[in-house]
Amino acid sequence: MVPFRKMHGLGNDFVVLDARDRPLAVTAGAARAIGDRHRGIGFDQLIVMEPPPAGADVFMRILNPDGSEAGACGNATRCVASLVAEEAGKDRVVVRTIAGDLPVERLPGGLWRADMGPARLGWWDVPLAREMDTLHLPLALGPVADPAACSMGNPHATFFVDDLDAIPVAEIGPKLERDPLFPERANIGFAQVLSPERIRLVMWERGAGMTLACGSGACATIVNAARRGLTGRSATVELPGGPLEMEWRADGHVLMTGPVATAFTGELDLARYAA
Ligand SMILES: N[C@@H](CCC[C@H](N)C(=O)O)C(=O)O
Repeated sequence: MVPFRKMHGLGNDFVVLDARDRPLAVTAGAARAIGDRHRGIGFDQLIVMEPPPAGADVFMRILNPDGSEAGACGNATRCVASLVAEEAGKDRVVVRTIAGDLPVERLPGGLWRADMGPARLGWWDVPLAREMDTLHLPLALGPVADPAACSMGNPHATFFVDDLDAIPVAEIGPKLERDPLFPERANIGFAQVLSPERIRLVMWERGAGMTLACGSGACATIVNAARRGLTGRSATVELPGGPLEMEWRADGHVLMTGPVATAFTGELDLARYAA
């Protein structure tokens, strides 16, 4: 049996496995089976903590419930950092992912601030299928059009809308995620700018669907909103699960501040799920 911890950041929920002391065979099939909300445990992302490489406190692997691997997960970055920091009695730790190193620090009030790294703005970074201006993609579907794109270690496109409640996210999200413009698919954000300091955001996540919060989505949203001149470089991004405080620093790095939570712990039979 393998112990697991069920955590969430603003309702973006994770099964966290600890493979630091012993390797765990976590296949795409096992991720799909554990992620089944009816026959498994259910999660938005399966997180595997692996031994820390030199210069980091932990390596974090991220799997979506469809079995695909992701390069970034903002909410899980805070959750994993909080676990490692508590264990080590530290206030600052570095979480390494396949996309890079993410320094995370403890703030008062149970909050954690992650440096999610630089937003990457080239069409090849996202990536997009061909050369184009990432500030205006030639993409429209139903009531949405003209998104901006960037990479936060994973691909994001943000549509700015006048009335978020009028957007059929569950209907158009899966089609946009798989548009041929996105060779690696994309996380799709629908953002309503309420003021230069407040944005409402609903995310359709690649490989996961609609989630209550998406940290990397909030990063992409502040970057794309500021690039469009819709907000300043700092704003509160209000997701269905709650708010994240965002800042796109002058050096291009994106800072994300938010809470972490453990819902419960348990044990799972990984071999059974892998079968
Ligand atoms: N929930 C995450 C993003 C998880 C990965 C994403 N679905 C992808 O495939 O890129 C977050 O908080 O950033």
